[in-house]
Amino acid sequence: MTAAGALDFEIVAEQEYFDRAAVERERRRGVVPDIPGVAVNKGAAERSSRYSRARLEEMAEPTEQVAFGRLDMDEEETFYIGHDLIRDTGGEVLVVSWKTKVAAPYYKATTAEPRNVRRKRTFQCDGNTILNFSDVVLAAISSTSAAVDGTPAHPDLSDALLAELRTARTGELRSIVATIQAAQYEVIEAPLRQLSVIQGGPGTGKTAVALHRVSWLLFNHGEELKPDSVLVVGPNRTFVRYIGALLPGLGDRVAHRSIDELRPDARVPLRIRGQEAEDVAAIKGDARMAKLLARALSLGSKMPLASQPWVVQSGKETFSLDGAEVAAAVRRAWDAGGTYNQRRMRLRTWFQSTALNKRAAQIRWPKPNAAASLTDRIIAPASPASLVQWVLGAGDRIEPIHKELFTDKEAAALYRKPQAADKERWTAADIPLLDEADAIINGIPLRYQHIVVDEAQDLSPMQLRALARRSNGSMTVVGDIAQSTGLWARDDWEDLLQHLPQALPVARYTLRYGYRVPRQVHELAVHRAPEIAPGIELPQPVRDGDEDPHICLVTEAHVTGQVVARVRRHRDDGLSVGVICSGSRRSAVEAALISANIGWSDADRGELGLPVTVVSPESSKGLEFDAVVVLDPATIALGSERGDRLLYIALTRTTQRLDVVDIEPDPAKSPEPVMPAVPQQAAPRQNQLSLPAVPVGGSVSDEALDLQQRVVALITADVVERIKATAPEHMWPAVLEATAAALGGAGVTGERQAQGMPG
Ligand SMILES: Nc1ncnc2c1ncn2[C@@H]1O[C@H](COP(=O)(O)OP(=O)(O)OP(=O)(O)O)[C@@H](O)[C@H]1O
Repeated sequence: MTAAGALDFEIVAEQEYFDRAAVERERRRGVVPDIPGVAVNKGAAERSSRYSRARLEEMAEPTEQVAFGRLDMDEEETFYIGHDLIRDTGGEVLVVSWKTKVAAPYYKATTAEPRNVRRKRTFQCDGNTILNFSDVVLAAISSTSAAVDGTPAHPDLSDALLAELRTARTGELRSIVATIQAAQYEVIEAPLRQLSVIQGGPGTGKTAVALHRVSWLLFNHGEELKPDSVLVVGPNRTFVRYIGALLPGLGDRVAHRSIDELRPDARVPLRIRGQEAEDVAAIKGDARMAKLLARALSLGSKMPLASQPWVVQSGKETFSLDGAEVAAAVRRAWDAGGTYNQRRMRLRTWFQSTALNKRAAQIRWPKPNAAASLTDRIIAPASPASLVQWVLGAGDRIEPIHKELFTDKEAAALYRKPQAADKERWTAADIPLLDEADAIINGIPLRYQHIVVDEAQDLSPMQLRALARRSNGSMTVVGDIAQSTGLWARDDWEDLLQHLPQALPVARYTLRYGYRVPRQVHELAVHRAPEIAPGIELPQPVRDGDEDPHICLVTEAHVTGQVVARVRRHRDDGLSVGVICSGSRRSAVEAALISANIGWSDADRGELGLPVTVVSPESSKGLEFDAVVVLDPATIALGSERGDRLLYIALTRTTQRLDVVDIEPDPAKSPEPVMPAVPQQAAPRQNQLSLPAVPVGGSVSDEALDLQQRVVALITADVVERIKATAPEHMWPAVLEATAAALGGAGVTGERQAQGMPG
């Protein structure tokens, strides 16, 4: 038999096995119980059908491949590795789950350390149809391989991995179970009871690894870890959306939150309305704010004096109570510790029982039902919102605390006049303060047995405290110091770890290989590495790209035309495209895309999913696209203190193609170039893509009319989509009306066109 014939023969044999496993998997679907009819009561029936539904949802689709790998061990044992366990009717295991210990050698075995694996086979499938497979014969290689040198296993650049890395991105992070690398698996299976810190450059798989770790931990520590005791936290809604489908896809439903969602439940919903100046946001994020809030709730001036009677009015009567007795009771209630409300309850209980005792002994004392109001006079009721409002607006009244914690300038900057509860202009920087206040007043129950926090490098001390108080110390903290930007940009992990729980040991891991970014793009992105993060190890790209990055130097007049041209090329090739630009360029880019009839998702508003996404460098963190167009790198790099890092982030969002649209420097200013001198392709001077001029008045050409109609159609579709996405259906007509009025008020008038909207 020829080699090709032998291969075909083997594929046929493997396919038979896959088909058999698929049949057995489907048979299980049939036996997932649907018991409502036999349940003892309605509650039990609902619970059991919820359970059955969840089980069915977790099961792979009938067409999904049953296994992605196979291990042939030295002892002649063979294991097929897939997402889930599959048994036949006799109980024989046909496929083991990737999360089991049996599957571990599939990831951990390397040529240097084969772990009894003779051969590792990786299948390439279309659904459950095997197209091909590739084998690594580990034992044979290891006998001739070099000694272990202590460096992490180099990625196994199998066809399956390379194919996976080339797959088009869809706006959702994908499962990597079939191609997890040895160094990544080490992090995935790290002990539960520790604080794991995962450092790694862009695209090293930190996020993917952290999420697969959740799935692995739930499977292997099921006794102590339930899905609702695990929390995954990301920096913003867009990121949470980006990673949101991966865990359910792996079969685990755990809570995902953006860091801003760690906040108290409030009677009056907390609406973020205000923008915070940077200097104020920096103070509000500082750990000193925790002290300020706690001290502001100290006993204060309402403590009765021990040296004189405490005279109180209760009902129509006046009572003169023993000041020393009351003061001692207050002190006892307070010093016993706990939350602010627990201390209040202790005092209230004392007033109640004292009233009963005193009145039984014929001593004049307010009735037991006055206990609540007597307590309130000494330890006033407080809510998180009222405490934060008070602290920000108290001014001179808390001067001694301010003096101890802040400079005069800082104390003055913090001041904000309190508003009615529903009018308060809360800012994002207030959220951790409200959460801290909630913890002080009500206490926050320890909810989570494990917390994963991604892009942790940027969190403020107050945000880290919000995580810490929800954690028992078991955490996976993920980030990259070289991508640390914003008000809390850091140069090492210590600065961050000091705000996290110290209950468990800290274990550090570094992921060294870059899977996302092709080598040529990586080389461009790291050209200012020493300034970006001295001392931080940069990732090593595992593969070459098909094309070099394209740096295009244009004059100001041709910027948007060039962006549109690049976007159109990638989009027309079926790629997802990210356009990354700073705020000052944003409206021009959006106008140009409208003119070119190109719709886009606005990732800064939590949108993802359309082929084209426009995003600021800050919000692009963690995201990836098949092709990226970075506009005006100088403005990104020079626009803020850590601009170099922002540019590094922007340049490393691509899996395939990168275009940098750079602007010819104004000779009068001649700033230092931020891009290296790599071959540049100048844009044509004659910009064929320049937009047709929009007529200001007079006759309207056919071309302009066409443009006008396209712009109207695009804006209308966008408005309709946004209204549908944000308002409940019964409000659509009213919102549409108000939007039209607002457009009129903004000097834009025109006829209303509603696509699929009522009214
Ligand atoms: N072992 C692997 N097999 C297949 N794909 C992988 C593997 N590891 C990482 N990837 C892919 O590489 C890309 C980058 O992964 P991920 O987003 O987790 O990196 P990251 O380190 O979090 O990057 P960033 O710092 O930019 O947020 C993703 O598309 C991911 O699916």
